[in-house]
Amino acid sequence: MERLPGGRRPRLVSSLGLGRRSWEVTLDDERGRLAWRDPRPPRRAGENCFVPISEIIAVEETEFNKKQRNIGRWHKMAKLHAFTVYYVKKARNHRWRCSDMTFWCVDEPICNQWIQALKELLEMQKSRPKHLLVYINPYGGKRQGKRIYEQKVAPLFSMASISTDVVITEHANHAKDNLFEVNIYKYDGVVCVGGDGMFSEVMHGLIGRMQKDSGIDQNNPKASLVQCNIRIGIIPAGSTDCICYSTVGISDPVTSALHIIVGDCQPLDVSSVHHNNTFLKYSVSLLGYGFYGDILKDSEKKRWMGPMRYDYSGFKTFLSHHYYEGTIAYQPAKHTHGSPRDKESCRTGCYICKKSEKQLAEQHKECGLKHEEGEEEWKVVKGKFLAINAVSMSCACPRSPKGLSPAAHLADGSADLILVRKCSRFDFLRYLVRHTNQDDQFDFPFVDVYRVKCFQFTSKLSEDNESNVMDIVKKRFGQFCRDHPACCCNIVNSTWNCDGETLDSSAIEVRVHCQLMKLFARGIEENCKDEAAYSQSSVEQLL
Ligand SMILES: CCCCCCCCCCCCC/C=C/[C@@H](O)[C@H](CO)NC(=O)CCCCCCCCCCCCCCC
Ligand SMILES: Nc1ncnc2c1ncn2[C@@H]1O[C@H](COP(=O)(O)OP(=O)(O)OP(=O)(O)O)[C@@H](O)[C@H]1O
Ligand SMILES: [Ca+2]
Repeated sequence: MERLPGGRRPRLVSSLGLGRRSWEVTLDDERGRLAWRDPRPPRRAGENCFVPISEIIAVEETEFNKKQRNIGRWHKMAKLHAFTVYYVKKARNHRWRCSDMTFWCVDEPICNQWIQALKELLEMQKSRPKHLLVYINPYGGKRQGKRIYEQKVAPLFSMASISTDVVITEHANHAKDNLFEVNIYKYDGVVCVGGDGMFSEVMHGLIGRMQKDSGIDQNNPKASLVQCNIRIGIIPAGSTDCICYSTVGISDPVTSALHIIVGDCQPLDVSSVHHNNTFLKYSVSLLGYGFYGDILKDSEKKRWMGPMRYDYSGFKTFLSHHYYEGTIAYQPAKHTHGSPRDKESCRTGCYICKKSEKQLAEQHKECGLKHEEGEEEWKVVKGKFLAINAVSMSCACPRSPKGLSPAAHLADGSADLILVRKCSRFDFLRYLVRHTNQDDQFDFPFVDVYRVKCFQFTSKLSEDNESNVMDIVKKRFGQFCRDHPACCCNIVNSTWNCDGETLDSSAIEVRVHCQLMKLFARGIEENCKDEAAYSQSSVEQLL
């Protein structure tokens, strides 16, 4: 048997047919590859093709006639035995597809040996899920969730031998409540089919359940929350699908299903939101006051419009040009070296997120010794704001491919706090346009951005209400202004948009919990043609 570099022996080497030709096929389990090359000399660099074992979806014996390709005289000479390898094919823009190739040979035991060896290797991929709990929101986005799951996702899960328990939700909070009742520990993951709102439900159900089972009081804003190790998979079928887009690089159901099948794992920061020692919500994407809060509040009344409701309410909110007065106090995130003005973005294997992971592990080792949050300095900013956006991730989505904070990290234990001060409509439009292009959206005199680990917000109105007996008059005046869209008066409060849901309080206290949960994703991969991508595109050329 031929030796591989370093004197290692491959697990299997055979001469197998693929397409019309015979190839030297190697199963190299140490390097984790299924590779094949033309055995005829000279062997030029680049002739080797391979698929990483970690990206093989399934292997099955193939009835050769069914998958017959034009293989010339071979099939006339002997009965052929074949097996098909289904694998991830990486296409452009982070899109993944399921592709397949059928290897054949005349020797049945060799064919069986290959099938068995490949199946054994797949069985050894311990991070892959075997049993999943799936929640489908039939009314999210364009109401296609059920169809998307049945037609595009379920067949892939069954090919990968993943069993599922499927719940089609009947009302809002169905999935969340259900997660407090079922035996979640028998599943390797929970999948939500829907948008950011549906993801938020599942996340609240899982995190809430973990805290309940561990006796942690979610109402305590300083509590060290218990990490949730049951991964969540998102099959995008919503209106914004920001969490899916920001963690995978595309909002595409098949791509997400394949990330689930191969057992990817991406830790994610989660911000907890409290008001007066009462837990309100968790957030992983956008906590927005002012512009994004007002859009959400208006758009809720227009749900029947589907995803278009955001453009309608966005345009209306832009014209209303309301600003809000308030105070923000924050603690800078000193533990992380990144800055919101960095040119590099968080990508697969991000070293900044890895560093935070190490710090977190060390903190856990120190038996949860509370770090000196209370002693660190608070910075205070007062002013009139058109928008206050706190994002724990970039918030990239199809409408804004780089997101609201392109250099934000998925798992560094910090959020980017973006303060857009009162400015002219024209300047605000310039700022919004930069959400959609390559220009620096923080390069404006009226925009400030800070990387923070926690912050508090109080609106001027609630500050006044606490100390001023004239609040009734102000509320009336506020009503008056709300009724006149041309007026930019700041007497009324805005609403917080928390991952697409409104919060009841304007005064909030927010804390980022580093890597509190995990997704079936790997972050956005660098765009360069990596080895695997190269090998796969070569497969087609060589066959
Ligand atoms: C001139 C073009 C400007 C285009 C600006 C596009 C900005 C898009 C930014 C999207 C940021 C999404 C952040 C993610 C939030 C999610 O947790 C949440 C739940 O799904 N989604 C929303 O709140 C849904 C938020 C949806 C926001 C849509 C905003 C549309 C704004 C339109 C402004 C029009 C001005 C035109 C003036 C002539
Ligand atoms: N069967 C149901 N009937 C009504 N509402 C539901 C049902 N199932 C889930 N929901 C609620 O619908 C809300 C919105 O769903 P989802 O997030 O899937 O779509 P979306 O709002 O169109 O997309 P996005 O959140 O990406 O903007 C969720 O907050 C969820 O609580
Ligand atoms: Ca973060």
